[in-house]
Amino acid sequence: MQICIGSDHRGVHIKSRLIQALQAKSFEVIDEGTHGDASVDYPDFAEAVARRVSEGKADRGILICGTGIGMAITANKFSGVRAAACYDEVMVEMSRRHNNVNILCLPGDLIGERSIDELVLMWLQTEFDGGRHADRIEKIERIEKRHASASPTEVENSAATVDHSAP
Ligand SMILES: O=C(CO)[C@H](O)[C@H](O)[C@H](O)COP(=O)(O)O
Repeated sequence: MQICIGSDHRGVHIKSRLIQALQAKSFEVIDEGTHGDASVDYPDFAEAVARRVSEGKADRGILICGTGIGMAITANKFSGVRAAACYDEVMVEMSRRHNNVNILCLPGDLIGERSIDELVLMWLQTEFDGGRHADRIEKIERIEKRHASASPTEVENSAATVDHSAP
């Protein structure tokens, strides 16, 4: 499994440690930066990681900033990306089992380095449940396609015609 990882300045030290921990477990890791303590903008690093995952150039992505929120907002702009900010074991487990999350966004300010290592390994080792959850993700993908190039009017009209009872 190839993992692409990025952070802003608030997650750079955790990223360094996490890369070492993942490589020690034989994961292939691509480091998209940042690489120093200088203040940077999280959208730039979320874009680099999300583009790789969206284009199939990495199997999973990990993004670390102060809260994980802005990284998730940015990463979810990319087709095929399902990014979530997760803060504890329950969120990490369910992000994989029910949402098939492929980019994990972590709060460098809110949880310690050791906890993040454990959360990331849990995330990497938890399978997607599929079934009804796959049906729901297919709905998300259909919404994504409908909204990809539609004009606001077209979007409004398409929403009005969608049969929500359809599987
Ligand atoms: O809120 C954030 C985006 O999700 C992150 O916590 C950023 O790391 C934070 O906004 C950076 O703030 P700073 O005051 O420029 O360090």
